[in-house]
Amino acid sequence: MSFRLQPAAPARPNRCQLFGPGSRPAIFEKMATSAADVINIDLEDSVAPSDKETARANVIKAINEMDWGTKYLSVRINGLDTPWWYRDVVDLLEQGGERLNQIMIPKVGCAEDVYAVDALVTAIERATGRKTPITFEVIIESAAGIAHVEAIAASSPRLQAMSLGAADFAASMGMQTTGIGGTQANYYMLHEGAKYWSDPWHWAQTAIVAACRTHGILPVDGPFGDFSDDEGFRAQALRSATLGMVGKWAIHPKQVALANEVFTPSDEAVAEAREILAAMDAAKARGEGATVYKGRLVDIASIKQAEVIVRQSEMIAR
Ligand SMILES: CC(=O)SCCNC(=O)CCNC(=O)[C@H](O)C(C)(C)COP(=O)(O)OP(=O)(O)OC[C@H]1O[C@@H](n2cnc3c(N)ncnc32)[C@H](O)[C@@H]1OP(=O)(O)O
Ligand SMILES: O=CC(=O)O
Ligand SMILES: [Mg+2]
Repeated sequence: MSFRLQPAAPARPNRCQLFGPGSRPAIFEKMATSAADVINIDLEDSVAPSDKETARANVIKAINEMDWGTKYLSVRINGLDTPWWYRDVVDLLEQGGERLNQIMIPKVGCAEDVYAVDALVTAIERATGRKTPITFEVIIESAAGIAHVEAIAASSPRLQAMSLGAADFAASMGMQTTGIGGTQANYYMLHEGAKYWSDPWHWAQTAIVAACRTHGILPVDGPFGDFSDDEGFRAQALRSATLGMVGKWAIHPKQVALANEVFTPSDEAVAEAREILAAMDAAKARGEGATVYKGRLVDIASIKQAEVIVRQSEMIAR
């Protein structure tokens, strides 16, 4: 470990972030009673320009009047290149009250984007006497965003989560696809006549995970557009979980259970992690730093690996 210790990410479950357009208040109740850990009501790309003001008013009313239970409640504001974002922030902070936990900032391209929103939010919080600081999540979904990902991760103490937005990311990178996440048919290696598919999101995901883990932020996988393809969603989510991401968006309610399933460590995985910890306790008592568990090496690094799984499961059970 470096002399500078790796900070822990916020200890709250973030297995599934359920999205819904702010212009569709009829689904808010269904979002609130879903099994998602985080609710993202959207003012950005799922809301038509002509509906922006109405959607903002719907969302503020719903924050104040609906029972959101224990959900971590987040609203995605419009991008900093639009005329809507400042009014989103001002109205949400002045009229949304303490129940709103988080603002999601889309299309962040540099640390200064976060700084700008932070400055505005801070002024409003001081003026209104808000008790609990609003937190931020950002979406990395552009070439600039991924190029500056580490500086963005370090940009504000309000920052708690960072997602990969596969749709805008693909567009910004000039990728030849209209699919939102998942396997891309043309991204394969050819060996002796057989095709081996590779993962075009892998690099961006690992860059996000590394930046997030360096700065104590939750790394999250974004949308999977084909909500008819459960197995495709599961495969994408399993890859993300294996890389260190803590959760995934649901853009349809049927994806919530899939995300929760993948990002909740299984009973078998938790039992094995606990057995590894016990094996290492026994090894330590014998004065050994390494031992054998089920025919394979486990050592002091294995304790940290096992603790990741045990900590996740304990946090979710809380
Ligand atoms: C690239 C990005 O930026 S992704 C993030 C932004 N995008 C979004 O927020 C889109 C979120 N999703 C949606 O708007 C919708 O799910 C759509 C448009 C994809 C599909 O909507 P529908 O055609 O109504 O879907 P469908 O008919 O399958 O809905 C089934 C049920 O789930 C409800 N439902 C649909 N979407 C949602 C949702 N996001 N949250 C909660 N409930 C929902 C419907 O009201 C319906 O309820 P009912 O059975 O009681 O009538
Ligand atoms: O906002 C999300 C995306 O995929 O774009
Ligand atoms: Mg986007």
